[in-house]
Amino acid sequence: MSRKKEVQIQIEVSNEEQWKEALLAPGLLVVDVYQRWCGPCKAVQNIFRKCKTEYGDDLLRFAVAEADDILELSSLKGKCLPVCLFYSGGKLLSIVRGVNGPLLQKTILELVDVEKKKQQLGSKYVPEVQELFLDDNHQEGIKSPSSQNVDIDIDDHGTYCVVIIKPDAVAGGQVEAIRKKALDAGYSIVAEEERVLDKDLIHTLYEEKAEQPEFVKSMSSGPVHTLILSKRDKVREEESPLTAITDLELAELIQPKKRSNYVQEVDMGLSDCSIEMDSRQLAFFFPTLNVTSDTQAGSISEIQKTLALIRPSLLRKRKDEILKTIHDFGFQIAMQREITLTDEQAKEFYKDHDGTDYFPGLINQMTSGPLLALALTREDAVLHWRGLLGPKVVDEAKEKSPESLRAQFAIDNVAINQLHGSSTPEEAQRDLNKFFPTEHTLAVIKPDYTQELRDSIINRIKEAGFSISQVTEKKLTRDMAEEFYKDHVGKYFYNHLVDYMSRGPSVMMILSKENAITEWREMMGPTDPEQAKQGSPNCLRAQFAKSILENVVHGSSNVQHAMDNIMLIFGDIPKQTLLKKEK
Ligand SMILES: Nc1ncnc2c1ncn2[C@@H]1O[C@H](COP(=O)(O)OP(=O)(O)OP(=O)(O)O)[C@@H](O)[C@H]1O
Repeated sequence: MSRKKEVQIQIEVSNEEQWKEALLAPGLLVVDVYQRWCGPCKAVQNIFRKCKTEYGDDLLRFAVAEADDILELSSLKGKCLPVCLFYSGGKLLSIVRGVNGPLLQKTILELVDVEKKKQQLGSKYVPEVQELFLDDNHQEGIKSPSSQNVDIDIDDHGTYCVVIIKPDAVAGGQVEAIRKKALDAGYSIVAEEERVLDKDLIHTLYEEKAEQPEFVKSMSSGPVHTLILSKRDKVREEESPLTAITDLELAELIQPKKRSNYVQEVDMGLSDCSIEMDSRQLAFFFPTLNVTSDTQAGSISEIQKTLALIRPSLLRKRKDEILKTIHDFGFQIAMQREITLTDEQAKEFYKDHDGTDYFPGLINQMTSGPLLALALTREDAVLHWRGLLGPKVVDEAKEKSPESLRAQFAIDNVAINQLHGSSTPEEAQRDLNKFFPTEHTLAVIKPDYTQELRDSIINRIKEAGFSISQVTEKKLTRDMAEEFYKDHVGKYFYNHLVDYMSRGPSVMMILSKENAITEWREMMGPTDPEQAKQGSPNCLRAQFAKSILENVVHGSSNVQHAMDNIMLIFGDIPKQTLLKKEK
């Protein structure tokens, strides 16, 4: 059976030589910059193909380039994907982030027009197109037309403005007019997208207004269209036409009388950003746009934890890729656990979806093998992760948000999306408790400790967020010490170990926290203090242990070990007692 072969529309650029060659060829060059983990964007290719057919000629060329391969593109690594760059005569003229068909087509059309005029009028034609550059933070700057060598630094002087066009205005066909007004006013559109907000998200994004049913109803009645606009203060200093425009004036331009009915403008002044909502909205609508912490006033961004689930099919097929992607987007994995859910557990987790047509398929997916539960942390983790996931329905994700993770990591012939994320911080807490329930471990401060050392270790334990559910000071008998370290019977240090552990009182504690066993072992550090000093100088053994034998602290190695030794020291204590904290 022969498959129809599609004509290759983009040239592949994979080294500096090819890059220079592509830049210097005549006409407009549109480059789709991608990263290895996701590959070139298929949706963008389709748009390019359409443009080539409609207005393409020799003046329109397309290329794909991997951000890692070309120095000039390296600032795009791990950032907004896909990104399309538009070059003519080696100069960067425009940037479009995300798959935005209408904007890509419009930009191509406008710039092909410029190329045609250049060809017809030769040197008589002076195009009104500004040259841009990419700085280290993946922001474009405008090269001053009068002095091509002066770079304007957006980090020091730039301003973002997030414009959210509400559903009724989107439905009323206002988007194009608003975009045009913003562009005419001298703003550049850094990113834009359209998506439907569900009620949970409206609550998280607009806490204070979420109590108004009318507001929630209007915001969820259709897609909202969001734009991030940027401009530069230096341009203002140079008294260019942008001088007089403030964000408020922009809002007036956009919708002079009734603007609050249509748009909500949010000032993202990088130097004096003070509205918490800004970072939350930005995190959700543009999760891949990296407004770095020094540009996005650090104090407003809250470090949060959220639950991510990688469903079994994806985990089996592309575990490394999805973990790398999560890391590339700036998340830390605070805890992780592979678990195979029973039918009952999966149904309990998704009980709110019981009765829907997709429920049986969802439960089937969730129980088809081990899944990976992750506790992800970063600023505004809940909204960032949800923003990256994209639409819940895979077909919709592929069609409307092909760069979203649910589209990128969809599994062939599986209708259920492969990634879960909590919707709100409260739900994240509940979800995390389910997958990472409180664990108990036995911690021991071994004999010969001073009062000062004891207090300092207990302070460190509390600072790390453990609850000390039980504590006692006790001298182990020889028999108990032998039982405690029975796994080491026969080893050359066994007798010394038993002598050491039974020669004076130890502090015995039950520590409780999610992931307590692993986290306490991390705090203790490697068994041998010399090794600890090399690899983890802040751990307790690096700082306080005398030798590999007299290494200050003990911690259970696993759940069974913890249960056995808790029983040995504290007897059969009821579970509720474990949750009592030491005052
Ligand atoms: N090579 C060694 N020489 C001397 N003592 C050792 C040696 N290896 C282990 N020990 C002692 O035996 C204890 C138990 O060893 P194990 O291998 O279980 O290390 P651990 O799990 O890091 O420590 P612990 O069980 O005390 O938390 C160590 O804490 C240390 O006191």
